[in-house]
Amino acid sequence: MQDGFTAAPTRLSRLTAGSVATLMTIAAAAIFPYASAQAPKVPVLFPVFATALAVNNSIIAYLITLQFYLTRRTTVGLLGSAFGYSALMAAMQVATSPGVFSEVGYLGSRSHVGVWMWITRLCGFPLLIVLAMLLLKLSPNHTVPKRHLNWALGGFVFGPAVVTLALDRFLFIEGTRLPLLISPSGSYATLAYGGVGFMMVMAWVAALTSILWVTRLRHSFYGWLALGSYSYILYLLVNFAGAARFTVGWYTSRFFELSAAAIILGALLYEVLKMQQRLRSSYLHAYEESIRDGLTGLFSRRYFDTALSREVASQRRHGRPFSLLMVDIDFFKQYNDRHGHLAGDRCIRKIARCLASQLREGDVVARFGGEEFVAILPNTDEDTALKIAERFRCAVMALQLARDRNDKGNVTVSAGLYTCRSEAAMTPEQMLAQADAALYRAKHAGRNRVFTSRADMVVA
Ligand SMILES: Nc1nc2c(ncn2[C@@H]2O[C@H](COP(=O)(O)OP(=O)(O)OP(=O)(O)O)[C@@H](O)[C@H]2O)c(=O)[nH]1
Repeated sequence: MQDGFTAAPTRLSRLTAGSVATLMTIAAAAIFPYASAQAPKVPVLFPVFATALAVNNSIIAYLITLQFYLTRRTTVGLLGSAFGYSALMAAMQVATSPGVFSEVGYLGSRSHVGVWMWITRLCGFPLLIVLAMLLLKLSPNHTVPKRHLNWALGGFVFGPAVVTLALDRFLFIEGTRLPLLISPSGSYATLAYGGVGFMMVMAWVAALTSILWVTRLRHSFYGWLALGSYSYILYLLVNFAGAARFTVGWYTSRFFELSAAAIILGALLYEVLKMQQRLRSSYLHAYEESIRDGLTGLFSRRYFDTALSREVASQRRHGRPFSLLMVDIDFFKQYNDRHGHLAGDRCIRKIARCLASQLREGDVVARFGGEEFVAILPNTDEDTALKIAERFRCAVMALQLARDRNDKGNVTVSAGLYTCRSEAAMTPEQMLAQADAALYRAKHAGRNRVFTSRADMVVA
């Protein structure tokens, strides 16, 4: 079965992704001339954006890691790590944002430590995607062996946590010695034109290129991942065009980053929904197959056994009678010998259809095996069951299925009936044996007749 990462994109998803990419490009181009215009200063948006991103990316990481657990595909595990890393770094950014835990940031770090965390997040994230794509290119079907699954899962979940902690620890200790990339006034000039900004954009260009090159967008999830990477590029460009914090560019760029995360999360949730639908329909298909007889489409013997036990239990509770009808085609061996096995199959199908058509909707009609059928007639006393069985016997004769090539006699059926009344204390097997014994007597009495389990009642 296809998982969310191997399903081909639909026309609708291609169209949607194309339209979103076009709209985002138009929006970014429209904002560019006004990007550096100053907007009202709302510092609280720092931690708000970072929190939204951390939550969103955590959910994405969780969903992708679940996929890894199901498929054991290493690329998927690595992608889960990429999103996990981004989520954790964003969470650390929230913690270090001035005004959240302390005036100057978490553990007394300066605000430019937060900037370096932002940079390491935005460079590490796409590089992990590139790594996943390279792995996909080199070994498309690489999976983790089952016995190592838990270890690999631990690695993909805790690996990003260890890297994040190590990086943050390094930044807290050494961060103040790193160059100041955003000036205390909030200007992005050093960052945008000093090479680091270019490197950040290039990291996302590399991620986007690797996705396009390796997957050629043949799988729907990778299409959305490519779109997400594209919005990261727009995010950085609009951000740098803003030239400083709290400009129009700065604010709108945040929405591009959140859009990237929302697009990927939306795509994943959609894939989960599609997978659920596929699972449901294959479950229903498998269930139908398991309860139906392949040749006739009637219920299978196994389903019949369960239905009979249920009917017996219901009869004991409510005291309403039900009848069991057992049917066998007469001289079917002759029919097979004269017409061939395939014609025999067709004959079995016709009689099965005839039997089903003579019964009511709530009746359970099953193929008992070979040329034998069985039916449960709920809420049916012996007289009614006899009438139904007789009607069916006549209907089979009316089909006029010639038993041999010389037209000497038509196919007929014999039937045995057992009616379970309130005083009966038999097991389902004993009830079946009663119906079978009645059928046996019908055969012995010359066939083409209906016998009940009470020897005195015969219809022919
Ligand atoms: N074509 C076809 N034949 C089947 C199928 N299942 C069982 N049979 C045949 O049904 C025939 C049953 O033969 P018997 O058990 O001797 O019974 P009969 O010839 O119907 O004779 P009576 O039941 O005594 O009237 C055998 O030849 C089986 O091979 C099936 O699925 N398709």
